[in-house]
Amino acid sequence: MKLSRFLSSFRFAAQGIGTSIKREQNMKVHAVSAVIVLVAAIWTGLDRTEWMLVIVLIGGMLALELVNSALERTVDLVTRERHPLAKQAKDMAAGAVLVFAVTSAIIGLLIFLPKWF
Ligand SMILES: Nc1ncnc2c1ncn2[C@@H]1O[C@H](COP(=O)(O)OP(=O)(O)OP(=O)(O)O)[C@@H](O)[C@H]1O
Repeated sequence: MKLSRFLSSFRFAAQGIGTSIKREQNMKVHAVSAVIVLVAAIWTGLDRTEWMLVIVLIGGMLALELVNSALERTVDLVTRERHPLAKQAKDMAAGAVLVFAVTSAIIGLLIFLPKWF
């Protein structure tokens, strides 16, 4: 693969992240939450394993939200009509985000609560 092509793929990926943050309310919420969790982690003081967990969960959450946004756009591109399969596709992707968010919140509480109380 040519270097310029390789670098372009990073630029396009950065554009995708930028568009998502600009246009998706949920992505803004996730990005702000990520900053708050990182500040709390620095303030609390985590060990190496806890940091790895926090970073994996934040990265996974943001990546999943990006995939959800991409899927929503793909569905809208395929049809602007109301269709049960379009609803199922969007709702399942949203469900995936919810599952990961709840999982992350539970692990976050398991990491932070014993250090605070
Ligand atoms: N093309 C579609 N056909 C059937 N249901 C849909 C379709 N698009 C979205 N939905 C469903 O409508 C509900 C609301 O979705 P959402 O909040 O994304 O708004 P939307 O209908 O896509 O409008 P907008 O695109 O303006 O945000 C969700 O359950 C979603 O799955």
